[in-house]
Amino acid sequence: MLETFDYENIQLIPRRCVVNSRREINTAVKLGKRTFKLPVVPANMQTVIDEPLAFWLAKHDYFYVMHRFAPERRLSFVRKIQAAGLYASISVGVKPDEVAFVKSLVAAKLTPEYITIDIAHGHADSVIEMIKIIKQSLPESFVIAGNVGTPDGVRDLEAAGADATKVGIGPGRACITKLKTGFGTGGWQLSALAWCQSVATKPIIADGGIRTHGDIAKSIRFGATMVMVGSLLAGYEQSPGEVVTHHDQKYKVYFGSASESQKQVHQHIEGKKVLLPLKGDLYQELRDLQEDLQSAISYAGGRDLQALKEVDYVTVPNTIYNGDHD
Ligand SMILES: NC(=O)C1=CN([C@@H]2O[C@H](COP(=O)(O)OP(=O)(O)OC[C@H]3O[C@@H](n4cnc5c(N)ncnc54)[C@H](OP(=O)(O)O)[C@@H]3O)[C@@H](O)[C@H]2O)C=CC1
Ligand SMILES: Nc1nc2c(ncn2[C@@H]2O[C@H](COP(=O)(O)O)[C@@H](O)[C@H]2O)c(=O)[nH]1
Repeated sequence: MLETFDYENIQLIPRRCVVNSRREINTAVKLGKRTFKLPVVPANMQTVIDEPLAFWLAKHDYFYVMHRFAPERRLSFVRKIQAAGLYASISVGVKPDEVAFVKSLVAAKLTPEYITIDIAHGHADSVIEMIKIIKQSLPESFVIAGNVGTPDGVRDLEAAGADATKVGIGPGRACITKLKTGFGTGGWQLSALAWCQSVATKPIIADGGIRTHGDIAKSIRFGATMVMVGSLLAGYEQSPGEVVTHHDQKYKVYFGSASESQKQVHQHIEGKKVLLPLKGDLYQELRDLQEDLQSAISYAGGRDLQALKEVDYVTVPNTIYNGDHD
């Protein structure tokens, strides 16, 4: 039996500090040909990222993945962002229209620097086929494929040509896959990440279940190169999504990509809508994330992300909150 644990069951063990200030610590990460400021990427969901935010993130050296839920805008998005001297990072699905879209990029002589193939059950023949199509048509694009939750999934997608795999089936805040199907990595996402990492030969993006800044450091300890974050980076002033007022409190809507709010039809619903109390400035939150990660690296006794990969840890039987939830 696999040993299972999740973010709240793990604490990392400090080591002797080697810096005089956390400002000396570098949180940069390389993915493909580019280096980004943080190993954190906002989820490719309609209530997390939109075009203005994608431009801002690219301009400020963060990684982003634009969502695929306005399919008709993708080609012009790639053209516009590359014309601005920035990199293009888009999402695709696997249906026949999506193959046609890849061909239209080729016809328009546009090569996005990053393409994420993003479907619910990514360990699938359809994804393997799509990886091969993209690799043949746009060999210079860095292909991220997912989502998977097993070593077999990672192996198969890497073997098909994926440059990185995305791990996480059902740990998301707006996810109901675990409730509706009984399947997934919800509740043991961190150990699923470690399990997948044990066979990976290319970067892994941990996706879903991040609830605190410390979860980023833990993801890196257990094998993530990059961490995809939805709800924690939603609900900000700059976040897309409707603002609603309820009992004098303002909220922003966060919904799953397989929710009825997204699909506009009641078919294979595996996501829900959540109201998040309106938060402050997203750019400040990204700076806070960076500071907390610098602190984490200092506790790991290092100067960069590598130090986190080597720290010891303990498993805390119940949760790290120890009954303290306020
Ligand atoms: N990370 C996660 O845990 C999950 C994420 N999501 C997100 O929701 C969005 C929509 O996902 P998805 O519905 O896959 O996208 P699509 O609606 O684009 O479906 C992609 C294709 O995969 C097929 N498909 C979907 N699920 C399965 C399955 N379980 N078994 C076999 N075929 C399947 C669909 O056919 P058909 O619909 O006819 O079966 C369709 O042909 C994505 O952004 C995804 O990331 C959704 C659920 C879980
Ligand atoms: N099962 C579902 N998972 C979904 C859906 N929409 C998005 N997602 C996944 O969640 C993460 C974000 O998780 P969070 O815990 O950081 O909020 C996202 O990147 C997707 O992988 C959905 O409708 N159903």
